[in-house]
Amino acid sequence: MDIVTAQEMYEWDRAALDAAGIEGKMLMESAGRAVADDMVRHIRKQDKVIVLIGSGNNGGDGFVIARTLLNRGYDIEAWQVVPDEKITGDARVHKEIFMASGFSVRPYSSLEKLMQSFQRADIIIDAMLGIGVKGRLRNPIAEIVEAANGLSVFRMAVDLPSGLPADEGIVDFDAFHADYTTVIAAPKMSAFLQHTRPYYGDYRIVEIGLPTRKLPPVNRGLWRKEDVRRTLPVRGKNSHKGSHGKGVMVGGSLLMPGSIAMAGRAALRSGVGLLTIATVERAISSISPYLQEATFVDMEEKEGALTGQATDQLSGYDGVAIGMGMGRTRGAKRLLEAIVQGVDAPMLIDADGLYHLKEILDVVKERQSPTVLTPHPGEFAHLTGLSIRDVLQSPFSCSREFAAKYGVYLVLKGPSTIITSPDGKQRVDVSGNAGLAKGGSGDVLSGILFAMMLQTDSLMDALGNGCVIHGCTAESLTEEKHSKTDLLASDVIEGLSRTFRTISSASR
Ligand SMILES: NC(=O)C1=CN([C@@H]2O[C@H](COP(=O)(O)OP(=O)(O)OC[C@H]3O[C@@H](n4cnc5c(N)ncnc54)[C@H](OP(=O)(O)O)[C@@H]3O)[C@@H](O)[C@H]2O)[C@@H](O)CC1
Ligand SMILES: Nc1ncnc2c1ncn2[C@@H]1O[C@H](COP(=O)(O)OP(=O)(O)O)[C@@H](O)[C@H]1O
Ligand SMILES: [K+]
Repeated sequence: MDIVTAQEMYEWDRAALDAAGIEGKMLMESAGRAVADDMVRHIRKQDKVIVLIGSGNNGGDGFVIARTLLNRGYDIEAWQVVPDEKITGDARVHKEIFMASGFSVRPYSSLEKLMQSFQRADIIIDAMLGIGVKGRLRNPIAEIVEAANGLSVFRMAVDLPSGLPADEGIVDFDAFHADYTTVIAAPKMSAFLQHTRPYYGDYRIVEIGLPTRKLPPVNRGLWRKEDVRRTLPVRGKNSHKGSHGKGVMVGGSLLMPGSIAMAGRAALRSGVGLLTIATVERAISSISPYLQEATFVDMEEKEGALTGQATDQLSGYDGVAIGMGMGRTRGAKRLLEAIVQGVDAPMLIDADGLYHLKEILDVVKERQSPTVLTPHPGEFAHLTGLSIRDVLQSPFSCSREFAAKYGVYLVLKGPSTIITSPDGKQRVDVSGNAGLAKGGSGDVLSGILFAMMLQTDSLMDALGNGCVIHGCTAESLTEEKHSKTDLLASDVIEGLSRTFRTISSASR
C-alpha cells in the first residue's frame, strides 16, 4: 500500500485521465460513493448528519457523499460553506447532479445559523478541504472548524481533516479534529507523523477505481502483516543450522547485561541458526542463563566495559549486531570503530553503538557490506545534529537524506517506524502500541531484526518483517494476556512463539 504526498496524488489523478481516460468527474463519483459506503458503517438511520462542503474537489466529494446517503434514506443536511461562484469544474458538475436529484443545500451565512444545526447534530462530515489546503485556515472555514471541534458530536473527515497538511514539514496549521477519517485511494504522509496523526482519529483507506498499473510509482509504502506472510522465508525441510545464519552480537557490560541478553534471546526466538555473544567475561555468567543455545566469546575489558581493537574473534560470521548495553566509554568507541572498519559482514548497529557512531560516520560510508542503523528519534537527532523536533516533523526526508549520504539502511523507530534503504525506498510499519514504550523494547527489536537479516537476501524485507513481527506480538499480547501498562519487553520475546506460529504457514 503506497503512501503519497499531495503532489503524488495529483500525479495519480492525472495518470487516471491521461493513461486510462478516467475523467475527474467519474473519479469523483466513485470516490464519493466509496467514502459513503465506508462511512455508513458509523451512521444509524436515526442520526442527524451534517455534511460541510467546501469549494474544491473535496467539496465535490461532499456533494456525492451527501447525495448517496440521501438516496439511501439517511437524515442528511448539506451545508455549502463557500460562495456559489467558488464551486467550479467537477465539483460544479456534482452540485448540479445533487440539485437535479431533488436535494437542496444550505448556504452558509453566519456561524450562528450553522451552530443551530450543529446543536441538533449527531455526526458532522467534513468535506471542506482535502489535499489542496494552503496555509492556515481562512474564514469562514477557520471558525467552522473551531466550532465543530468544540462539540460533542462524532466528527468524520473525507480524505483528510480540513486544514491538515497532507505532507511532512508543516507545523503551522489548525485542523478539524476527526474521530474517524475515510482516506481516499492512499494514505497521505501526514497520517504517519506524530504531530498530525491524531487529527485523523481512526482511519480506513478506500479504493476508488484508479488504474493501479498505470500510476507513476511511489517509493514509499506501508508494510503490513500480509507483506510478512508473502515474504517471510520458508524454513525448508532439509535446512540445517547453517542455512539460517550464523551471527555474532557484540555488547553488554558488567552493569548492563540485560540489553544483550534480551536482544540475543529475541534473535534465538526469531529463528537464527547459530548465535554467539561477544561480551566482557565477567558478564557472561549473568547473561548465559537466558541464552543456553548461544556460545560466548570474551572480549577485552576495561572497568567492566568492552574495549580494545581486536576483531579477529568476530570474523567468519554472516552478520554482526553491535551496541546493546555496550556503554558509552572511550574504550567501547574504539572497539566499535575497529569493528565497523575491519569486519566485512552485514552489520546492525543499535543503542550505545549509535551514540559512538556520530564521529565515525565517514567510516560507515566506506563499508562494503550493508549497515543497518536502528535509532529512535533522540538517537537519530544525535546522529544527524538535527533537533528531535525537526526529525519528528520531517522524518521521511531526514531519513532519506541520511541513508543516501552514508549508504545505510535506517530504521527510524516510533509509533510509525520508517525504514529507508540507501537508494531511497521507504517502508512504514504502524504495528505495535504504547505497551512497547518502555526500556528494552528496542533491544528486543534489534534481536528480531538481526535474526531476520541473517535469514534472507532482501534486507528491506527483513527489516519490514522484523518491525511488524515485533509490533504484532505486542498487539496480540495486549489483546489477550497483558495490559499496555504491565507488558514487558521480555514478554514480547516469549510472545514471538505465537506470532511465528500464526503469521505464516511458511514458518511452521
Ligand atoms: N486523485 C485525486 O486527486 C482525487 C481527489 N479527490 C478529492 O479532491 C481533493 C483535492 O481537491 P482540490 O485539489 O480541489 O483541493 P481541496 O482540498 O478541495 O481544496 C481546494 C480549495 O480549498 C481552498 N483553500 C485552500 N487553502 C485554504 C485555506 N487555508 N483556507 C480556506 N480555504 C482554502 C481553495 O480556495 P482558494 O484558495 O482557491 O480560494 C480551493 O478552492 C482530495 O483531497 C479528494 O478529497 C477525489 O475527488 C478524487 C480523486
Ligand atoms: N507508542 C508506541 N506505539 C508503537 N510502537 C512503539 C511505541 N513506543 C515505542 N514503540 C516501539 O518500541 C521500540 C522502542 O525502541 P527504543 O526507543 O529503542 O527502546 P529502548 O532503547 O528503551 O529499548 C521501537 O520498536 C518502537 O517502534
Ligand atoms: K476534509
